[in-house]
Amino acid sequence: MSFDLAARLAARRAEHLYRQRPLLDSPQGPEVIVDGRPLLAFCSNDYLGLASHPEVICALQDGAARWGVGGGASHLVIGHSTPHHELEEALAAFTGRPRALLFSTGYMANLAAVTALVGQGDTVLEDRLNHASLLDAGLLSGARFSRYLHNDAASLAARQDKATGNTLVVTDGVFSMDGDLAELPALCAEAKRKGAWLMVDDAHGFGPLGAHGGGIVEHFGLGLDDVPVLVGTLGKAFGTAGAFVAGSEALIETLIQFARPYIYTTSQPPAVACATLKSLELLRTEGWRREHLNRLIARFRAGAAELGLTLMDSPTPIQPLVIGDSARAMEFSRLLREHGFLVGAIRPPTVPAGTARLRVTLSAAHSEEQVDRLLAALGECRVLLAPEGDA
Ligand SMILES: Cc1ncc(COP(=O)(O)O)c(C=O)c1O
Repeated sequence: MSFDLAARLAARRAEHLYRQRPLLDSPQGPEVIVDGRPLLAFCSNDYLGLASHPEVICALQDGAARWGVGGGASHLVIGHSTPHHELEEALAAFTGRPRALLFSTGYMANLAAVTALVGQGDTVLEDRLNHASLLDAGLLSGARFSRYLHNDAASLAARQDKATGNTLVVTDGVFSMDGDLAELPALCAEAKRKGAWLMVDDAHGFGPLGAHGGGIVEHFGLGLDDVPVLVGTLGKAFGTAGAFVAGSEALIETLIQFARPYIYTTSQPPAVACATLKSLELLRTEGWRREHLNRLIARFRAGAAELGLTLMDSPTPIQPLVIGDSARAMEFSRLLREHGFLVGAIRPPTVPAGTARLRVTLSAAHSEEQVDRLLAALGECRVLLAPEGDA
């Protein structure tokens, strides 16, 4: 037996599923240099335009000068420093929860929360379209793992009726590849019917959603009792890196005691926490970013509908255009690039088979004129695209 990696890679290429990494040679922002070419990007998750904000950069530089570059050790040894502590307190206040706990990535926060809360004999129920890190966490936990139909409280109910032990119901807040919102009030009521806990990963909701950027729980006016486990990531609208879990005192202490992805890893650099403190301040105080973003979303949706493009039911900066076939999605993305626009083609297994799409994302850093240029390019490229079936 040997590992036939070449055959595996060739098969991926033949299925039009081979992935490549565009090389960014400029700061994040609408105008980027990628693979040596200037392009207008509509694919980053920097929804509020904070990733290259001068004040956030300054906070990072000052933080590094004061606290050094590395975290140095795990949080439980000597890697937990004052900026981490201050950021946790600020995130707890921002989410209106007793405590928050900082992680180096959202992937790790999700692994940590699920595996610390459920294990053998318990049940974890997840939306079919949840992010990979949540699905991986469910499998890793050793609990009975089942996926309910997307956003379907009745499908969740059928699974809850067969659940054993403690049950954790897990959902994305904003679905990362579709941009739609979890039906939290219905999911929450269904979870409560059986005494289950609801965990929401609001990686894409914090910042754009809610009157103050407090994400989907603020949008629906839900509290700690409705969503006991709330996850946010910091690499998207916050523009920096890392993630947090917010909840009760007991939840956070449980994670500190039992969550292996928290315990056995080096803390994030404290300077990054300094930068996030600044971006949190901007997110809270500069409401115009959210308002401008919402205007761009409405403008894009109206323009795309006029072009006859198939839009998903998304009120968020994630505005996917479903193409279906992977090869056609790739070709559309390539044509757009020739016209000077970077929009990622998302293919299976990231999305279900037959639903390859262009994942357009909007940011408060975009101007209306840039959105209009994208719409014009989408119209032109669609005409150039081979008719369905010929690709
Ligand atoms: C819904 C969701 N959760 C978690 C993550 C992982 O977060 P991070 O990039 O910080 O690991 C992502 C994307 O990266 C995501 O889209």
